Amino acid sequence: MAASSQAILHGSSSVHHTILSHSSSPKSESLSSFKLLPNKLRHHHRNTLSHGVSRRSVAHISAARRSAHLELLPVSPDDDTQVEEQFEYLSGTHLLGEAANGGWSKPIVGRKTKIVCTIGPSTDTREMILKLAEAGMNVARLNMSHGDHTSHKKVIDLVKEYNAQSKDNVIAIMLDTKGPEVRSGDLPQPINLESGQEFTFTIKRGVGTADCVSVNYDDFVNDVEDGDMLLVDGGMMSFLVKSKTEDSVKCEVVDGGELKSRRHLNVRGKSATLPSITEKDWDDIKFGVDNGVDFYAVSFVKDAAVVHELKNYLKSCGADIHVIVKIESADSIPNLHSIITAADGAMVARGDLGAELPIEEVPLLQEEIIRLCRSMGKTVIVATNMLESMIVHPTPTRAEVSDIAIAVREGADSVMLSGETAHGKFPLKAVKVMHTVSLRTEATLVGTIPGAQTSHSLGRVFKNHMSEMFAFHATMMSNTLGTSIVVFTRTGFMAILLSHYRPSGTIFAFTNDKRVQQRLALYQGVCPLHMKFSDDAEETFSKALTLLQKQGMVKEGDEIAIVQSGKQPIWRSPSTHNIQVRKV
Ligand SMILES: Nc1ncnc2c1ncn2[C@@H]1O[C@H](COP(=O)(O)OP(=O)(O)OP(=O)(O)O)[C@@H](O)[C@H]1O
Ligand SMILES: CC(=O)C(=O)O
Repeated sequence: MAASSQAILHGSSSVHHTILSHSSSPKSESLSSFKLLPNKLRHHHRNTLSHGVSRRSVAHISAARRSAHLELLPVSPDDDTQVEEQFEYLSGTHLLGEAANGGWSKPIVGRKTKIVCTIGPSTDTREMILKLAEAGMNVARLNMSHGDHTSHKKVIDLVKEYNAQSKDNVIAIMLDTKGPEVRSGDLPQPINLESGQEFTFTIKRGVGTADCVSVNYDDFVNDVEDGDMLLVDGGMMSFLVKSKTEDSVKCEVVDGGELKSRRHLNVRGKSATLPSITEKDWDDIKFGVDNGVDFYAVSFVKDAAVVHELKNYLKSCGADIHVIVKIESADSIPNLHSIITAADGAMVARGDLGAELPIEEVPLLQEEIIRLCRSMGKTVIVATNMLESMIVHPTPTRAEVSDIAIAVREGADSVMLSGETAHGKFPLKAVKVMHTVSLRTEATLVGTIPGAQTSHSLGRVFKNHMSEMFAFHATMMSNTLGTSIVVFTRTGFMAILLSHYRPSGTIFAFTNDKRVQQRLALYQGVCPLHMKFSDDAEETFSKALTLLQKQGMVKEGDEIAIVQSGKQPIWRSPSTHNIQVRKV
């Protein structure tokens, strides 16, 4: 494989400056023309169209041009053609979907937004894990509110088996804690409750009659007050608290329905006074350590202290597991900044969030949590009800499709399926819909994702100025040239940093650590690959490019940007950072 160096940007932290050197090849012209981006791109766009060059360039350039239009006023008579060009963009929708992502047929490579699938009775077999992975699952979520250690261990082993045999794909494992959930008790059979009738919740154990049921939490009576609204299953039924005794809460049914066993209860506007990590959760966390999961999704986090407590525990047992905080508790909202700062990422857990807080707050909080995570360099997942109707129907509602598109446009790293894949009738179709909608939406966003960090924040987010500068400039360079990025990482740090800047091309992250490879599956735009690093940089680069070519991820003649930066130097001195552009 021929590899010719086109341009090298390198910086040295010891001299605190960067040098941009470029040859007189046509590519270096693009490098020196950032200021002229809109006109240059329009010119390039026309040439590209008239010469029939790759669809990928068309999508990349027209999307970049649209973003440039947002920032700059029209400057020349050429702008008269805007309407026509907008039409061209709309009529080429199928090209954009394919093209912005390099035209690969494999969903796992082309799409940037990652898909988290909850595994349950519909999907907990070898065959279904394989099919979900092929349809586009990036992360398998285990919900510890259901199942037991034996059933979850079986899923973990199946995912590990898939990872061991797959050459170009990897699935991360996320253990979602049950947390201090308040649930109603068992009932011999579901009961029908009519609006206006009386119904009682009691802390006495084992009650399940037509007008009274147990609650699994002793302080329930102390936590609720007259006038509180109780929600079952996030609002499917609701009850107004009328009065209470020392062990029971008497309610009037506001919205009736069928009450089944072990239903989730929330008090509108209030979080339970239980600790975020319960005894059962600690037991499940230990199970996660023993079985090498990649992420914990911690339910009902209310403050940063609990995140520090968990992180200290993980450190004490030498476990390299990242912590995603679930934002779903009313009490977490005033502490959002400190909670997210302490964690590795956040999940917008819209189910409980929309029960503890008024439902109209959910979209606003979703946008705010994504914005906050993006500004802090943390990964962010949007969860719950994304394709809810597909639990029973083979096609989604239009509103559900828009919901996925909105999450992608807002800049989420991942979107999540819950009941759709856990116990739904159409788990594979749901993943395919999520894949297609994400891919299509991303094609309109190349280079324009809200919250994509600019040079102004360099060094503030990851507190590593030189690495951030190289991630930022590698993004600029690869966006301008329309290339993918190749990065070599032992810890995942540089791949996460690149993901933060949301480059248009795929980030091919090579790591020699399988755990790091698995973890990177959650990050937007990152295609994680495992490879043994040799002592010789050239040999490793060449091996990496050969592997990409063999997997059909790049082809001969493509250019790629190789970034060498980050916390742990590989084949460079700590004071030297590089970006190289090479032709495959
Ligand atoms: N490991 C599992 N074993 C059995 N059933 C599961 C499992 N995981 C999920 N489910 C089923 O899929 C449904 C949706 O999964 P999800 O993760 O959304 O649960 P949830 O948010 O806790 O919902 P709920 O409050 O209804 O339990 C669950 O209610 C449960 O019926
Ligand atoms: C995912 C979850 O726990 C919720 O939406 O409440």
